[in-house]
Amino acid sequence: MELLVDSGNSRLKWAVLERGVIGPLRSAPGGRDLTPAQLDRLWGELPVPDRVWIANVAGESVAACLERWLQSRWGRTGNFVCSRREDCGVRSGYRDPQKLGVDRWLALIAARHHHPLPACIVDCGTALTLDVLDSNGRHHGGLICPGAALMRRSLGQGTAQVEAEVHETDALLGDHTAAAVTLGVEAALAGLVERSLARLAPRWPDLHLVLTGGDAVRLARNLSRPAQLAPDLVLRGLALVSQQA
Ligand SMILES: Nc1ncnc2c1ncn2[C@@H]1O[C@H](COP(=O)(O)OP(=O)(O)O)[C@@H](O)[C@H]1O
Ligand SMILES: CC(C)(COP(=O)(O)O)[C@@H](O)C(=O)NCCC(=O)O
Ligand SMILES: [K+]
Repeated sequence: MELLVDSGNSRLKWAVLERGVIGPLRSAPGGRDLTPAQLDRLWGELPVPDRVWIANVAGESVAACLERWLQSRWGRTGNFVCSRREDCGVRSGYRDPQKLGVDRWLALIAARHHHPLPACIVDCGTALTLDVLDSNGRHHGGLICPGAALMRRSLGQGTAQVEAEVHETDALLGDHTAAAVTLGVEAALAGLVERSLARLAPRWPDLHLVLTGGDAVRLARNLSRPAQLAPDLVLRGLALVSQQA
């Protein structure tokens, strides 16, 4: 059995990989506050995996926490995957391929194998990222902006009177602060995706839209075009990299 781990800036996601089959996606708060005690609670009951594959974008201290926990509890060394210039049929569009977030890189690899191309892959997590992968597996770069929770938090921090609470509503306009902020953030993210697709359309008229990340379902509801939801896209990319190793 192998353990696949997607360590994002807000949440830890994982799944078991057994004989090429990925188990259910699990997730828990984690991100940059991850502690060994938390890992004990989340993973303490798992059978010891043969190998652990990790996509970490949450920084060095989280990597060190994972490394120490895996070594002390399971006697395992984590395989921390890095973004590369070319792998599993995907070629990076970054001028410095190692600088592309490894979660984005693995999502591209998974899209190459599991989704129709060309594709526009949107990961709606702490940050929202949008990447384009053409029908030959060539990545053409992407966009990054704050995700929903981060936008709300930054409004809360940068103003005296705007709280960061979510208030979901079907209304066109908000009649109180929380609704106004929720609608504003949803409009910003949906608008970014729709404007990007409109600008990309002359070059790629038939881009398949693939959504992943904790806020993907909410984003899909706000878009005026169909999208495929792929909650475990990053873990699927990790599985492909592990199978090739
Ligand atoms: N059960 C949940 N608890 C908290 N946040 C959630 C949950 N489900 C979805 N979310 C949303 O998902 C976002 C995190 O998405 P995720 O893709 O896990 O981010 P990251 O990979 O950056 O850690 C949160 O900011 C929140 O808005
Ligand atoms: C853009 C990201 C912060 C997204 O991380 P997430 O929201 O999934 O936690 C991450 O992919 C990252 O740190 N990337 C490095 C910079 C880049 O991709 O250009
Ligand atoms: K992510």
